[in-house]
Amino acid sequence: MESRLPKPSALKRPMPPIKPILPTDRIKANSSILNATTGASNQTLPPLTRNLQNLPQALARRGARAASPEPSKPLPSIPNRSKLRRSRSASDVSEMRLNLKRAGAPTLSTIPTKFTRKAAPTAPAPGPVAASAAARVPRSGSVPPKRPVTAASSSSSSSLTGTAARGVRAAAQAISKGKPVVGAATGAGAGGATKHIAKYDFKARFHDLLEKHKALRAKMDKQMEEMGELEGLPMQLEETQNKLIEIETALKNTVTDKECLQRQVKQHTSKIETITSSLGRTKDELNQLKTTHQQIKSEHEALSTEVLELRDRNEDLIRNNEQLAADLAICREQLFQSNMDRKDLHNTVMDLRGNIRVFCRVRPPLDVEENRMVCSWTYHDEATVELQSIDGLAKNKIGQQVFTFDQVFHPNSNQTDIFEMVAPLIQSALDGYNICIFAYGQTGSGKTYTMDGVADNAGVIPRTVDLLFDSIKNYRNLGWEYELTATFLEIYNEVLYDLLSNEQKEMEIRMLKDSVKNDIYVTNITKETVHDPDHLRQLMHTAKMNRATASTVGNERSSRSHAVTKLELIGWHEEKKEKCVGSINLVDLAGSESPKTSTRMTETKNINRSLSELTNVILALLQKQDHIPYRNSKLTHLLMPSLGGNSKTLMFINVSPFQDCFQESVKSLRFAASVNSCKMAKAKRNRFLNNSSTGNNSSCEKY
Ligand SMILES: Nc1ncnc2c1ncn2[C@@H]1O[C@H](COP(=O)(O)OP(=O)(O)OP(=O)(O)O)[C@@H](O)[C@H]1O
Repeated sequence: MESRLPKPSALKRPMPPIKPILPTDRIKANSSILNATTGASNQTLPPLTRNLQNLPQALARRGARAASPEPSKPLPSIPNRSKLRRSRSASDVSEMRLNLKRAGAPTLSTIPTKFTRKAAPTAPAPGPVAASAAARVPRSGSVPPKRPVTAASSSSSSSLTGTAARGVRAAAQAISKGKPVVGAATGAGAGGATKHIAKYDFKARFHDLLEKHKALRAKMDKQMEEMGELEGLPMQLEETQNKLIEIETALKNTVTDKECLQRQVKQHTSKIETITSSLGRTKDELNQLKTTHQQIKSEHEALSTEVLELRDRNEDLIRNNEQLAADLAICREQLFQSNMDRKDLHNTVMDLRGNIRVFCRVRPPLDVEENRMVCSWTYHDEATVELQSIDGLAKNKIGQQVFTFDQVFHPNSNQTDIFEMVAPLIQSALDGYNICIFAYGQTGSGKTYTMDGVADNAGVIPRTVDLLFDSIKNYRNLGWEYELTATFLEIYNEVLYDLLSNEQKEMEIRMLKDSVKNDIYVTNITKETVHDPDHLRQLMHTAKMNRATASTVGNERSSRSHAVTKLELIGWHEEKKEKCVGSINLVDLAGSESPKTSTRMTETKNINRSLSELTNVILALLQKQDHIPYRNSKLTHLLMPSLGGNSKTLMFINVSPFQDCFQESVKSLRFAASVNSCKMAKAKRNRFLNNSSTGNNSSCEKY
């Protein structure tokens, strides 16, 4: 009895749709599939014996089967099919048993001999086993073979399943028809002990056959059950194949994902390498920075130690500094007092030398004057000079002339020698005295040279400027601050002119109100505050350019006016609240000229008159007259504060060495000698203390 169920391999089953899986989905899908197939379901798949390389061919075969014209039959579910298979096998067996019962097997009667002989040749032989069984049944009623051959012993278990069943069925049919079933029993006999049964012992032979039948039936049942189990394998195989396809798809996706991940891994590896190298460099930099930090730290520690030492030292220095500051204050006080004492002593010396001092300077003949006759000059000492005319008549008339002054400078004396003797007076101006330095003499005798000098050989005025600024700087260390102002004017034909301005303006000499010291000022004059020597030199140059000059017999560029340079010095000591006001009048007088040789009589008259008035004032001071005729000329009026009382005066008597200037030279020298003998009252210093004069000779005050 064969199963009519279609073979599992012949079933056309619908293929599950294969949807495209995105790389991002694959990982999830694969993991879920893998979980479903391995972990989640805990199913152990049968080992895959198929090579994955054969998957396309397998899929092609499946497609071919699906496309075959054989109609697909509905496939029951596997459990039901197994049940059906197994129930159908059981029913077959029960049917066989029923048939056997109907055939009256239990009540088998003795089989007639002829039945056996007749049945054998007519028995159909549906299969090879049955044929074999039939072959073992005696065909012609002859004696059966002594040793029956068992079909089961020579056939495989798989082939026996169908043939044994068919043999059993044939035997059962033969038995039911009363035919002998020895061949069948022999073919189905599986190892039973072969008894020697007598040929005539049909009963024994029947029982033997029954036993063999029972054994064969049991074996058949067992094999039928095994076959039923085996019939489920194709379905299981197909499911496994489907799962395998899914797994292969998943595997493909996994491979793709793996490649993608490998690329990502490569990229990440490359990034990691880059980051690693960068990390290496950063580590190197970090190490360098650590080294630098360590160095800086050590330096910082060293510096901290040094700072601590310096702090200690600083504290010591502060203490020392405080001590020194106290000492310095004492020293400053002592220095201030010493300086004041020095000033007093200095000015005492100046006073002892005389408030009016006369220096005589004889200029040398110039290269262009080598043909001019020179008088006989004899310098007995630094202060005495003897002049002798080389003209015998004049010699007899005037005689030998010996003059004594504070200082006599012979023609070889230079500008530096001159200024050495002038400098102490300049110092007195800083101490609060009024100073007047003027040059008196015949035209061409060297007055301008002495006062201004020439470009490469500066005279008294520029050297005074340099000395003043040097002294101001030194006085600043003693706490004194000075302000220096300058005015430049000329008196020409008894008219005042501002040498720092070209404007035509009225200039008058006025007395200061409430002044008891004969202080005067000039209206509309340009007064410049000077901060450095160069500024003052520039102003001097401007004044020189504006001064009136003309040609005379004695000088091609004769100064035909009196030039007065006035420097005012205002000093104050902040700490001591002291203020000193001094002034320096530097006067380059116009040259005296004989009216006989003058071509500009009015000019010469005015010059000579003003010089005469100057002589009168000085002589009045000498004779201590009550009335000093300061106002008789602009010159004396202007020099009034500097020509008496609170003043120190220095007069240069410049003389020419020539014989033709002998008369004028003697005249100037006589006037100078008379002035030198004039004893003025002691000069008073401009010192202000607490707005009240503290002494008769003080011209500095507290402010
Ligand atoms: N000591 C000297 N050494 C060299 N040259 C001198 C000296 N004194 C004057 N001179 C020169 O003599 C000339 C006349 O001098 P300076 O102009 O100074 O005379 P002055 O008295 O000012 O004349 P004036 O009154 O006419 O202006 C100038 O060329 C000057 O350089």
